[in-house]
Amino acid sequence: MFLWEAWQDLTLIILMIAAVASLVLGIKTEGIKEGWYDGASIAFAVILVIVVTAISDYKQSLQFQNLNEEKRNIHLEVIRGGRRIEVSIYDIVVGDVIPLNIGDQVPADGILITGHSLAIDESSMTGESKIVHKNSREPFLMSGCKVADGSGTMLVTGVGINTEWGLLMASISEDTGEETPLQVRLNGVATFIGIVGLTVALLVLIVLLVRYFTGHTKNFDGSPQFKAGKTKASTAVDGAIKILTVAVTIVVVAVPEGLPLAVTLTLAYSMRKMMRDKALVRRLSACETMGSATTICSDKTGTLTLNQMTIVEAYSGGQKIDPPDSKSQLPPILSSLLMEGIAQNTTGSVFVPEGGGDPEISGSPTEKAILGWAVKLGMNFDAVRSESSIIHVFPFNSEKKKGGVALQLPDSQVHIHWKGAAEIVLASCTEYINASGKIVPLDQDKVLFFKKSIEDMAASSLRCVAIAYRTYDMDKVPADEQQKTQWELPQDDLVLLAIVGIKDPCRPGVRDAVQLCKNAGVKVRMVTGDNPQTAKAIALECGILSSAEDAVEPNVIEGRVFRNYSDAERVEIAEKISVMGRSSPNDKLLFVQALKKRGHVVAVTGDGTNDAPALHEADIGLSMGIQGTEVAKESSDIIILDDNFASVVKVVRWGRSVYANIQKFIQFQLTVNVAALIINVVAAISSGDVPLNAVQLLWVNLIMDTLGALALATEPPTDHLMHRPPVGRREPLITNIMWRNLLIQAAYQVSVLLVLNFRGKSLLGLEHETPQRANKVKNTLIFNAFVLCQIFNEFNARKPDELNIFKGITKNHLFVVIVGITLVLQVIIIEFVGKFTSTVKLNWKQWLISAVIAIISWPLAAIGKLIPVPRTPLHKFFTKMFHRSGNSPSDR
Ligand SMILES: Nc1ncnc2c1ncn2[C@@H]1O[C@H](COP(=O)(O)OP(=O)(O)OP(=O)(O)O)[C@@H](O)[C@H]1O
Ligand SMILES: [Ca+2]
Repeated sequence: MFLWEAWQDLTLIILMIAAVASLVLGIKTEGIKEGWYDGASIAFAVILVIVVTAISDYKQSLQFQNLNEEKRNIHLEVIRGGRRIEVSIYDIVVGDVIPLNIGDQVPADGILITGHSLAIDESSMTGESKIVHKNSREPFLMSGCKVADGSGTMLVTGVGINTEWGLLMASISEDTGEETPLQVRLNGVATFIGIVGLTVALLVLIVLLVRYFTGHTKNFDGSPQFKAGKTKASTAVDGAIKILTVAVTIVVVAVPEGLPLAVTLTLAYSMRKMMRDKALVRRLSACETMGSATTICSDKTGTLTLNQMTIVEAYSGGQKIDPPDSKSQLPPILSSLLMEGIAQNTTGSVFVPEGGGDPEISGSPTEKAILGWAVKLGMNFDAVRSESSIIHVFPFNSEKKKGGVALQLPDSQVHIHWKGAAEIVLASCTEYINASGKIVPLDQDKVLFFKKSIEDMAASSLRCVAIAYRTYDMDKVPADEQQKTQWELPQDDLVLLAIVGIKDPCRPGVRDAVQLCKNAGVKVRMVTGDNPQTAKAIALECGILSSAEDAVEPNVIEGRVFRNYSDAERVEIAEKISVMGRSSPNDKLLFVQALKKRGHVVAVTGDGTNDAPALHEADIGLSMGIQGTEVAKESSDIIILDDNFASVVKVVRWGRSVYANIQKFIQFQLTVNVAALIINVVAAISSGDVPLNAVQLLWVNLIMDTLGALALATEPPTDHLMHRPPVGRREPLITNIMWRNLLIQAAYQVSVLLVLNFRGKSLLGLEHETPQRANKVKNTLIFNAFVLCQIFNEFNARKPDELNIFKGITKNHLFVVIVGITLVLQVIIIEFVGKFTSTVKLNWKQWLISAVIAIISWPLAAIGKLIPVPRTPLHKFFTKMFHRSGNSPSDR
């Protein structure tokens, strides 16, 4: 890599030396007034190339810096004046109280105020992956560490540079110089082109030198330019330098320095635009990988649904409560136990503003729904919470799908409350409280009744949560702090208090997004922690399952069933699975692995802390900006800021556009490369002179490299991109379609220009001019036609496989501006500053000829697109042919 960069500089350095030499010699032979043009124009062109490249590099790095800052700007909840508000991590001040939950990042230095089984992963600070338990004896929290388990609140004592983390961050700077797979592949292409260019340049150099020194290079009067012994040494050196300059210029043309630029440009451009589409790119390469994704495994809650939950059905006291918030249907004892469970067994909170007003409920959407329901039933959050004290907490996690709390009541009674996935909690219940407030055994009929209610609610896409409790002996509660942290809350013989159905409507627009994926050949799968029935109902609603007939095993599968298959069986059925319900985060990981083994490029969305392994394993991990924990975000490649599935699909679109833009640029650049090289080589070998001189080639180089990258790299994505199958893992960068377009254009340009080169004088009616002028006019015309060809071909490059090359052109302002500028500069070069480029003014007829030559490339490209090409990549054909001929002896 370094060599490559150095080498690029080397060519420019040689050119600079050539410029100086040519300046000195020019002034010496032709006098100060006339002789400086050649050298000065080369020098100017080189400087222009360097400056333009440097400016665009600089601008790109600035943009990445902005995005990096955005990446660190975390939003979180703080408690100020008893009320929870959301602030940016930069706005935390000393004295703030911050709630900590599993998966959070400790945002500042501070001390623990309250906490339950709070465990902190301090590996980011200390380097060792050790989980440290925090309690009143060890209350110090360092910013930058992750909450591995439990929950609590902390008081901020230090922020920013005054924290341990801030000190650490100040001493190391982040490394952003990572290369994406596309860039690696491009480097391969670039090196190849460079080597070809170098060979060609060497060839031209040798041929021209030999011809020159053997006296085969003629002046216009027919006398040889070099006669051994007669020509002055300085003239000879001058001639040799001119030849060397041409050779070096060919190398400059061949070196595709625009390629890396094009990549950074498209990536930076896409990243910026993706921000607007609510996707924050954490790892650059994810952009392009997303374009080749063949399947997306999406969460349900919050991604496909709105995450605005309300309780719409409730069963309690052995019957349905209708409407769900009618207080009068609950016996008082049941009601108070329910309130106790809801208020204490939660990570959310209710804030009642002083002087009235609606209570503000915060917490996760599920918690909010349940707390909201209890408030409607008449719960006074603060009062209930002060009635009992918490002994121990088992926080909710997606593995167990339930959470519990042990409470000590004033009369030394112990209550253990559980809340979690309905059928799981119901399975641990042996009793329930009936309509008259009595605890009665849960008989067969009642179990069936509750199971049936859960199924009914799930079938109408409700999320079911059950709430249960039991009493416990104070004596059996571990007394010692240390033992208490290890205490497993008893979770059997529960008394069922209530089962609620929570409605979480489908996001509007998700159906369309899923359809879009289907058209684009990307299969959408749902992996959810929710009940399979609920999952199925939502999947049908948003089009992941197309009909009820589809909704059978193994299309819809339970996580437990999938988990119990063998590795091979899992790979076998993974393809068919559209919906996985009641899955644990580990099932998600197994699913991703199975899909990857099947050759899929897998995108996975996740929000929870234990989604991290799956996010990591996936080709592209997408985390959720709102619901996602810090840990999930850190394991992801892209953060979906609005948690919306539709935004995930937009990322696919952008990814494809990155890939397509690079391909467009490569096609454009290779055409110029191939044409320029062939023209110069053929001309050099046959006549000893090149029609395109150094300064002209440098201008062509600028058009095709820097300007070309600018014009083509920022094409916005089109719907066309979403109507073809994904490229997957192994499609070559230069497809057969590109080869076809490229070869047609290059062949056309080469043949027309070579005809002009050899027959131009008679074709253009220049016989009566002096040979010197005739030659200059001819070469100017070739140069002009060549440049115009590139400008027109730039339009062709926009649409490699569509007939209408102008579609959406008005949306790409940069393209129009760049093409416009190129055209104006070309006119200026030909008409006004010909001295520098060794060109002459052209009359309108000659302009017309150039324009006609160039414009023919449009119909030509259109005709070319009608030629069908095989889908098998070209190089595979060759390897196959080679294989066949290589194998034939043994075949016989
Ligand atoms: N805070 C909570 N307290 C008690 N039970 C909960 C809570 N949150 C969710 N549940 C129950 O646990 C089940 C599974 O939750 P889990 O977190 O595994 O999935 P999810 O993240 O909600 O869904 P998805 O994976 O689609 O995002 C839910 O269906 C619900 O019944
Ligand atoms: Ca989840």
